[in-house]
Amino acid sequence: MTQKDSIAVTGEAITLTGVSKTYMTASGALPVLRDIDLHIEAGQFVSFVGPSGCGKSTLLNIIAGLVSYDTGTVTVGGQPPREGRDDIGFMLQKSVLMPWLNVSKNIELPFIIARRRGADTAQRVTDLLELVGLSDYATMNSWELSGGMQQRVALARALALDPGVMLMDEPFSALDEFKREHLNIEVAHMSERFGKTTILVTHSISEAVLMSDRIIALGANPGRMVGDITVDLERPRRPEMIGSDRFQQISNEVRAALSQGMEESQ
Ligand SMILES: Nc1ncnc2c1ncn2[C@@H]1O[C@H](COP(=O)(O)OP(=O)(O)OP(=O)(O)O)[C@@H](O)[C@H]1O
Repeated sequence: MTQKDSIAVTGEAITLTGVSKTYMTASGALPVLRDIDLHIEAGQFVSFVGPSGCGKSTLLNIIAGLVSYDTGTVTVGGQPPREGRDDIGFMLQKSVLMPWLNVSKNIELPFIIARRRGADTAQRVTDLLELVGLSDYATMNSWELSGGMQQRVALARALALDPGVMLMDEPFSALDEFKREHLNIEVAHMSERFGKTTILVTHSISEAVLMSDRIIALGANPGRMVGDITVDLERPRRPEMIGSDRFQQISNEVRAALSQGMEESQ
């Protein structure tokens, strides 16, 4: 039995059928996504990889309910996505913390916005601080923290309302390699422990392999799926796995799918 089987799955399934998107720009129509069919099971960890501009962020934003789409259907936990859903946590490359609030108040903010602040909120904030290793920094100003610590606060804030779905758009790409790998492993372990459905947008094939159950390779012009690769490495994931033969084989499968997609785009 894998570790994932032994925990309650709290995630929500995500389904996209025939999703296409064209942006209207000053220089005309820009088709960005074409016919995306994708089903992600509850609790699965999926990464989107692909060349710059292939539509990874657009696809993630559509699932978050932040960007509209032209054709097709999208459901998250059986319902169409919309901005502000409590069951979808979102994390970006820049943490966008409120500088006038200290660490704990930043983590408390989602409860206030969602009008869900209650008797147990203070305890929940304490637990979240512990989860992301910031118990000793609760009263510090957010602008006094290092980049890695700010992203930890952002992670705690995204988890605050206990969403079934976590959407992460290159969350640690501004950090140095060591901090990035460390946080990647922590996020992978959280996903294993809490069973949240997680989508990660990344430029890094090794980051995708290290964290995911499945990697969706996208090609550009317009963005479309060019590969769907299963990552069958055991869990919990460990940094040493990067050196294994299986890790390299899976990375090469992803590379091959991306190269094929680039050839087809030309
Ligand atoms: N709001 C918008 N209006 C018009 N065009 C947009 C908008 N957002 C994105 N685009 C364009 O759509 C295309 C896809 O952008 P998107 O950010 O989804 O790609 P990406 O794969 O995430 O790129 P990157 O890896 O560089 O972050 C790009 O050509 C981009 O310029």
